[in-house]
Amino acid sequence: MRFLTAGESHGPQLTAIIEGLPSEVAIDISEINRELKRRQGGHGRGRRMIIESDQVQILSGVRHGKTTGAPVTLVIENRDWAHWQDIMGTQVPEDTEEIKKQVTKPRPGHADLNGGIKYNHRDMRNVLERSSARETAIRVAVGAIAKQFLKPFGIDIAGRVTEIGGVADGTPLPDNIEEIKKTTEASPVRCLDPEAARKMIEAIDRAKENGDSLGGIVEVVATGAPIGLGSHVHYDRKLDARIAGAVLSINAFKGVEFGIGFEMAHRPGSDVHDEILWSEEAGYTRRTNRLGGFEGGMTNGMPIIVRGVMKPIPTLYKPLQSVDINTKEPFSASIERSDNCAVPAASVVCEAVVAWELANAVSEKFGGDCLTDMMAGYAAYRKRAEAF
Ligand SMILES: Cc1cc2nc3c(=O)[nH]c(=O)nc-3n(C[C@H](O)[C@H](O)[C@H](O)COP(=O)(O)O)c2cc1C
Ligand SMILES: C=C(O[C@@H]1CC(C(=O)O)=C[C@@H](OP(=O)(O)O)[C@H]1O)C(=O)O
Repeated sequence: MRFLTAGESHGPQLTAIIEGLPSEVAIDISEINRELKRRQGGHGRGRRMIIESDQVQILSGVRHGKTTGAPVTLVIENRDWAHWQDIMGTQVPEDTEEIKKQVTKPRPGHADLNGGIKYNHRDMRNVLERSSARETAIRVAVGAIAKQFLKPFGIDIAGRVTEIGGVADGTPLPDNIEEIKKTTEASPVRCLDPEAARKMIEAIDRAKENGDSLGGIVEVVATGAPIGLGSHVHYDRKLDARIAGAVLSINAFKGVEFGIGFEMAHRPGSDVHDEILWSEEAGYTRRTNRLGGFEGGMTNGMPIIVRGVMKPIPTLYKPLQSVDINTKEPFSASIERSDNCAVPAASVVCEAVVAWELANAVSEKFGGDCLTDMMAGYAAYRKRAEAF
């Protein structure tokens, strides 16, 4: 399966085309919209989120609530487009004043300068518009479809925030994924511990007062994946590597780890590897899950646990120094609006990208024309794996 996204932050809409989804997958639009709403929320979001109220339209590939096997087209309109039509139009504007409003001051921490030089855009709006994390809205819609595809295979995904600006929530992951979903939904920062949430909110507010921004860590858990998704046979089929790449593709994500992650550097092997057990009822299982569900690029039947670190939002009310590319003069301009922490929102994006990679791996393992054939292949595989 594959998908493409298109659309600018202040253009008319975001679009995705998903190709390769099997037929017969039940699609509930309200579920996609619920995910979109989750991504818009969280303490620390800026004024743009007051303007937008993301709703998906499905323009192809779904009929009477089920996929047909044809490409699925998803659209989310940008409400802010109404304010940007002149600046973002596809034709040369009649009002020449609009042409003069170019972005010539690259923002540190953004794609502006690198993209400007690479694509020869002296108006770096051409870079800014596409590099914006607005694009993650349509990826969450794609992820919501992936989650619905994974449902009949018993694969479920939840995310949480474990750290914001140095305030950590060390609550151990509950075994029950529904509990993670319920508790994080009730938290404005999507973490499990209310006391940690209070401190995170305080930290976000304090940073905002200081014109600053905060990053943090999100954790995604996926349960129900059978042993053997992904493969050891070739580097680009390793599923943990694909998931790591997907997490790093989220705007502002700079690091990724599985299971106990970087903590592995401090421990001996006997305190890292997950011993193999077997019982009549459970088949093969593990005593621990320190590797986060992967060995040899394949799932090992334990919950997948992946964490990503998000850098602090780069656009600051307390501006950083940069240079105007026309005058070469230094400047430090103040900004009009920005999120000052988007870690809670990013946890929803992280769930979505993990969901997509898992859906893709399931489709590769069990074939992909219609769900009926896939479920038959899946059942036969489970039976064989149980008897192994
Ligand atoms: C959900 C989400 C919201 C974001 N909101 C903002 C924002 O309001 N202002 C900003 O400067 N960066 C924001 N970012 C981060 C930038 O998009 C990102 O840092 C930038 O595109 C540069 O890419 P890089 O950090 O991946 O190198 C956001 C990221 C995410 C995931
Ligand atoms: C629009 C979204 O996030 C945007 C991501 C973003 C950036 O630079 O990445 C900058 C801000 O946009 P604006 O400059 O229009 O205020 C955020 O609001 C969204 O998450 O839907």
